[in-house]
Amino acid sequence: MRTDVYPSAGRGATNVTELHPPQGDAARGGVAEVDGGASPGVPVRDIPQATVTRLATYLRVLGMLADEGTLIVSSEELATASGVGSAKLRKDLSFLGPNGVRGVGYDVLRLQARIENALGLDRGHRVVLVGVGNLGRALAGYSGFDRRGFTMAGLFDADPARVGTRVGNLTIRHVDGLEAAARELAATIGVIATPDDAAQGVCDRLVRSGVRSVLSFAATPLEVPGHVEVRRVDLSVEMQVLSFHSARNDAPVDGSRAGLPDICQVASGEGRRAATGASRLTAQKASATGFTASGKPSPVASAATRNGSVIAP
Ligand SMILES: NC(=O)c1ccc[n+]([C@@H]2O[C@H](COP(=O)([O-])OP(=O)(O)OC[C@H]3O[C@@H](n4cnc5c(N)ncnc54)[C@H](O)[C@@H]3O)[C@@H](O)[C@H]2O)c1
Repeated sequence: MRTDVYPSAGRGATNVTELHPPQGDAARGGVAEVDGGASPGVPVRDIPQATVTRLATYLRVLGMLADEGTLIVSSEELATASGVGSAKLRKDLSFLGPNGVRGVGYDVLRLQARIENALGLDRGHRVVLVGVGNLGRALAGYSGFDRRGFTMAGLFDADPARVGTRVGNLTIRHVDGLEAAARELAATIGVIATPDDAAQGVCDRLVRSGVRSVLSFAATPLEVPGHVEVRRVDLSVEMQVLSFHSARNDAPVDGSRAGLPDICQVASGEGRRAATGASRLTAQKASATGFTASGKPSPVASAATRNGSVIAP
């Protein structure tokens, strides 16, 4: 842990956000004000981080429903498709102020707008990406970010052979110009896709440029000052989680599920399989118990699919 760079930050070296509680503003929810949609003037409320994560999941499901042309969704349907219980969903959505109509459901587009507003997505984000190798190139070329309000604004690399080449409509710039360029591009998010040993240096540059949100794919923990949020994506950890759940699902079910740690907690649901039609209903039934008729953990209700993350034991 480096104590020299950000001595007043008062935070540890680890920012593995999928596994550990995040620090800084995001730890308190990071959503300052909710006033969009149907209920202007909803008082400022702190939203717990776990709720923020689930709001992102609801948003994703709502996007799918909107694409299908669904206008109204019940809390049960939305909860099931998101892989959470409907009571939790209602509690989460209550942070946004009054929502939905009892016995009718939620207006899909309106709820989408409310969540986007709460997550600050309606303002849009400009992203700079550093390290345009295998992963960085794939990220830079992904069109899905744009649809969700994230504009890839600048690409940076240290390799002279890459600098000056194009990915999509962006030309890769040298990382030495990152501070000035990120400021000029009004970047709000920095993505690090460099090798581990370069990640902290790149992160420092991003911080100096005024970027307050960093997403890192490098495995190393990053030191940042208190006003900067870091989320680290570690795909091998996600695979370890899958491995855990695969072992869990393979284990004999004897009622007590002896020998299996009962440590799973919901952090961010996926549950996409349940988003439409009959599978939604099947999933809904399964989610009531957490187990399917055959006694296996429900693919929707099990923590494995509700999660996307496990809070470590
Ligand atoms: N490729 C994957 O599937 C994958 C999966 C998970 C995590 N990761 C992680 O993502 C990171 C990138 O992986 P990769 O496979 O794309 O590596 P890569 O070697 O293909 O690309 C890394 C890029 O970073 C650039 N770079 C190195 N030092 C730099 C610096 N100081 N400033 C700016 N750019 C710099 C390199 O020139 C290169 O273009 C690694 O930390 C890796 O562990 C990769």
